[in-house]
Amino acid sequence: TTTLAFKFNGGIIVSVDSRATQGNYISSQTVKKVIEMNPYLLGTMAGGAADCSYWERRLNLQCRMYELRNGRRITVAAASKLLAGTMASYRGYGLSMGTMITGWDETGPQLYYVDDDGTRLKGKMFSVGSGSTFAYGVLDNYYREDLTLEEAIDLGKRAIYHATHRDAASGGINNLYHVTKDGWVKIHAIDVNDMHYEFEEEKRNEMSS
Ligand SMILES: C#CCCCC(=O)N[C@@H](Cc1ccccc1)C(=O)N[C@@H](CC(C)C)B(O)O
Repeated sequence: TTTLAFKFNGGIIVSVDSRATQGNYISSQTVKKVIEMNPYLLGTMAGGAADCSYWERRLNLQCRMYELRNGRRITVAAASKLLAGTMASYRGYGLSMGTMITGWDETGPQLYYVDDDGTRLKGKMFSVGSGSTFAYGVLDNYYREDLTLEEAIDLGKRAIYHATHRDAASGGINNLYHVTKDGWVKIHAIDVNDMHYEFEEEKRNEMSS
């Protein structure tokens, strides 16, 4: 898996792959690694497929119950704290989860990293999963806070492409979301093989120009 998310002046970009593996076997190319918890809150998945889908769906339930009991949407900080608390209580049980909880609440755009030992970090950029080292190589090179929306989408797309090219456990489709004050919007779902040929063509054109 390769998942990433970063804040920029235009909001937050969330970009992930869709491959599931069991050793060398590719068990799926169509995993939805972004869970849409409400129109303003997204969660990403890396690690154990069952652990991520079970506990992030349970977090979704907890967030919905919070809304019904308190008459307002839960903050990103509180949602991520609920998940981190659950992970901490199961420390040592062998859960495998690397997630990001992100969205826009009354405090503005927020991004948290939460993993299976209960670590919870607030940040401007994270990449999580077996392909995250490759994605960071692209992100750290080209990230700027003042990226235009088009540039930010392109960066989120290319970082996943390069990671899926080198990491056998990443691949399939790149799902990319943009979070603004009005909530999240799904920007695209592009097969990384199609991206490969798009970028090869681009390089051929650049060489000839
Ligand atoms: C069925 C089955 C076996 C587990 C499938 C399964 O969880 N694969 C895992 C890799 C893994 C993890 C821990 C133990 C074994 C195998 C996987 O593909 N994770 C991806 C994300 C999830 C959400 C799809 B990614 O992190 O690579």
